[in-house]
Amino acid sequence: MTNGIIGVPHPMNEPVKEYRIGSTERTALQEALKLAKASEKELPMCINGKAVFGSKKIRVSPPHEHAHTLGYIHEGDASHVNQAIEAALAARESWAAMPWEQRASIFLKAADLLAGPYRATINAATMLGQSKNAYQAEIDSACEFIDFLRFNVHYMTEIYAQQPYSPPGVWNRLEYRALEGFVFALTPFNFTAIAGNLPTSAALMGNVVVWKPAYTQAYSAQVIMEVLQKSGLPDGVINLIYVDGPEAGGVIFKHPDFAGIHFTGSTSVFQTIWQEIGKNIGTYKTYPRVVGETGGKDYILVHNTADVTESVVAMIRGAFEYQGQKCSAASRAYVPNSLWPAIKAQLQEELAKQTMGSVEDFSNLFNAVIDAKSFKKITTYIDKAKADGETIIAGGNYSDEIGYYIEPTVIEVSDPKYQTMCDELFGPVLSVYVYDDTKLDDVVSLIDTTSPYALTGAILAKDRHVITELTAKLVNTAGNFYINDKPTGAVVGQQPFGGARASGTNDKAGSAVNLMRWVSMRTIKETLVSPRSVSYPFMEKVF
Ligand SMILES: NC(=O)C1=CN([C@@H]2O[C@H](COP(=O)(O)OP(=O)(O)OC[C@H]3O[C@@H](n4cnc5c(N)ncnc54)[C@H](O)[C@@H]3O)[C@@H](O)[C@H]2O)C=CC1
Ligand SMILES: N[C@@H](CCC(=O)O)C(=O)O
Repeated sequence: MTNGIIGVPHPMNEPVKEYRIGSTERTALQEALKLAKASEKELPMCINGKAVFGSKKIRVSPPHEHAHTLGYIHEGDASHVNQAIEAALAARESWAAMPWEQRASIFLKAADLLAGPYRATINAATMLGQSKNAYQAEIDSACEFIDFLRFNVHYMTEIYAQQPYSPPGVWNRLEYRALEGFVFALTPFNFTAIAGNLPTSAALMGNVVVWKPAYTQAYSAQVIMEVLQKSGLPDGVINLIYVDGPEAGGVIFKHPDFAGIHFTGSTSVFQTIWQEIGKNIGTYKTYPRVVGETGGKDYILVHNTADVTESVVAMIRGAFEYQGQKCSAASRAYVPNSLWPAIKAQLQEELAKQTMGSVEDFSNLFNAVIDAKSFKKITTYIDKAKADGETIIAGGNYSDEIGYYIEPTVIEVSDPKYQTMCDELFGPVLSVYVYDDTKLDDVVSLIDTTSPYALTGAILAKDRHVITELTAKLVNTAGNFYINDKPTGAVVGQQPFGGARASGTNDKAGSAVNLMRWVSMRTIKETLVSPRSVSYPFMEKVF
């Protein structure tokens, strides 16, 4: 029971630490890296709050250093999926009935643990397990995750405050109930924050969750689970499983209590899942919520009024930070003929200055790609581009001897519809098409029609008429559109993130819109003085 209309702390974005030489945060992070590397960790599932060890062990090593063992995932099977669902459903009633401020407090505490005592631990885990440099880990596993937790609590109260009009004699109320069943959170490797947000956003709204992270994110997923438990999350509310995807799906999508999926990953898997849900639609007690953020073929359009240096920085940071493994990463650029010689020279010069290597050497901007499958896919495209006679103007080399290293690669393509301009590669490859300055309209239509995706896009220009025109003409090409900036690095509370077309359902992570998908409203009308007569005034008889 809550005797009070309670407010919540006003959310502010978690400040990004700089990790300069000699700073306390740098020392703490270096110590956390050393500590993490000093022992091998067991990475069990967590069902009903207990560690559960499956029958198979899978070795986890840093993508940039195969020789080192970080730990072992304990993989389960369909029986563990069933256990997780049962645990979730058993926890449902008391969790959904818990006063919202008690639920909120758990996630606010998690945010504070991440901001303080767990910051170095989760950043180190993300650096080692997912091959992120210190800055990329800081903006993800610390700041973005903390922001998701704090802002979602705030958005939850905004939703709860939306109440209907009540005329005299009636009191109308809206109750934002949790969904009737469990939510499945299927999370990606590339952002620890997303792995944390997909289960917690649904749980915050009173839902119980079965969470299956990508195995390539298991090392930091363990820290997320530990933080949530330390924050007082009741057993069974979020159940972490490591089970093969289709095997887990085989149980989950046939379960009558399946109430929704919160997904980030590839377009093809999302479409398969949606079809599976469609096939089983008669099975479920309630229509499941389907929320997914999927692929992208994000673009940068440089206009001939743009600044050369600003364009080069946007291209390098936008395409190559975290090795291009952000669904927001630029992977195709359109550069005007007149600026290309200057931009090309500066791109080559800047990239030559940057180094690639282990995350433990803080001077490296670039690290390794996530796994062997990804390495193979990206390098096959690079080899094909070379064989097809496309011009590699930077990078193009790779080696998987020590880790999955691929140089940031810029391909100048002759055909704007060349394969690497169309397909999502999810790696450090930027394809550039040089266009005739006088053919801007053709480029706009190319951007619009080259890929089925519409996630992020950026334009660089100084002319306000051009900016106005491009903003209007490119309206359906991106859910996150940037002017004079790179297309990555959306900040919770500032640039709600998500795309349309084949890029997802655009339910903007870290927004009230997203949280609305995890509630089922109940309207309550209470009549204060109930009528006592069946007849209406119009029936009055004239004598
Ligand atoms: N939008 C984004 O942020 C991301 C996009 N991707 C894209 O996905 C590609 C592959 O990366 P993955 O991590 O393997 O993503 P994926 O989309 O192939 O797999 C995502 C998850 O779905 C599971 N899964 C697959 N089939 C399933 C089914 N039938 N039922 C239930 N679960 C199922 C997998 O086990 C995995 O945990 C990348 O190359 C990239 O294109 C990957 C990560 C993030
Ligand atoms: N929010 C991230 C991208 C998220 C993703 O890759 O899924 C960004 O804007 O960079």
